[in-house]
Amino acid sequence: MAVYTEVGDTELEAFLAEYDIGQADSFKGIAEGVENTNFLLTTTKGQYIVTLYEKRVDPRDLPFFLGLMDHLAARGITCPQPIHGRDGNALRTLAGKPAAITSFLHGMWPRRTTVAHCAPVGEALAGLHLAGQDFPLRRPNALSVAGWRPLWEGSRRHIDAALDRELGAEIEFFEANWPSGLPAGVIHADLFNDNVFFLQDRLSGLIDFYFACNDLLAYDVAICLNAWCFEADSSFNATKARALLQGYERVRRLSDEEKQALPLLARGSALRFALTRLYDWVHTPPDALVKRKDPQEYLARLRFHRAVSSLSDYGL
Ligand SMILES: Nc1ncnc2c1ncn2[C@@H]1O[C@H](COP(=O)(O)OP(=O)(O)OP(=O)(O)O)[C@@H](O)[C@H]1O
Ligand SMILES: N[C@@H](CCO)C(=O)O
Repeated sequence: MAVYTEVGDTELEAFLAEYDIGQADSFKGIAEGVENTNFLLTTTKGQYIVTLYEKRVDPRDLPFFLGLMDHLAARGITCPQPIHGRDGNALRTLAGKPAAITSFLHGMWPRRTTVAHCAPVGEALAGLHLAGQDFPLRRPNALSVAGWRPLWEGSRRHIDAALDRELGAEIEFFEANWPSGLPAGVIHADLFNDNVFFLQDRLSGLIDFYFACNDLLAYDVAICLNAWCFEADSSFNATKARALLQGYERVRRLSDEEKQALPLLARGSALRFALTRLYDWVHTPPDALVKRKDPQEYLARLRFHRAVSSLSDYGL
């Protein structure tokens, strides 16, 4: 359940008066998602998503996120397109929160991921990387290596000694060994199954650009390997990985250096999601409205990647 902020009729009316999108027919809170408050708005002209940015989003980053969606949509990527008001602005305030309206995308995110999803996801990711190349704004990745130690420090007193040692050693390793010199650009950084819509078998859109940033392109591929290519029992599915990488390479070739770096990047990405999940787990009361995500899933992925030494260990 993620409607953190209620919107009154009068304030909604005043907000919509800034746009040329017709009169509201209905305005319904969307239960899914944990970061922001989303509403489905139906007007006399169509359907839209109204997002109120909650405390985890830094308002200073919003021009980057909204500008990026504008940029990608203009280059043919099916992503939410910010709706600009009569004054040209896409960002304004609603119920005291920064807020924007974006276009509505049709489709459903796959609850169970299969091999058939993986090639389209790889293609879409590579398409996004190419389309982002001339995006002029920059946003460093706040959740890259330098962001990991503070998450660990903030969780340490809640975890057992063995896990504490393991995480500390991983962070130390990555602080000394993070690759440099690989191709970089705009990455989505959170392209999990709940952020990719499909209509039947066809990928119909990408959402949730609120972790997007500038970082290594292959790191985004590694994030997808983790998010799409493991089974519920934490086993790695090389067929899914092959499909995802082949899909990606149909649109953008990975260099040999990028391929060689994938196991390390996948291990780093697993650590990133293990740490954010762990931090949220220990800082969110069990009875909170939002469902906490299990850090163990990502610790298992981390251990898998730590044990492989080359791409061939993935069966690739
Ligand atoms: N442009 C869109 N078109 C259609 N549905 C959307 C759109 N944007 C968001 N949604 C709906 O709202 C839900 C939550 O969106 P989103 O994942 O962006 O929220 P969030 O709070 O930022 O979540 P997360 O926890 O994944 O970071 C989605 O699962 C989808 O159902
Ligand atoms: N995709 C992240 C949540 C942030 O959107 C996770 O599964 O941990």
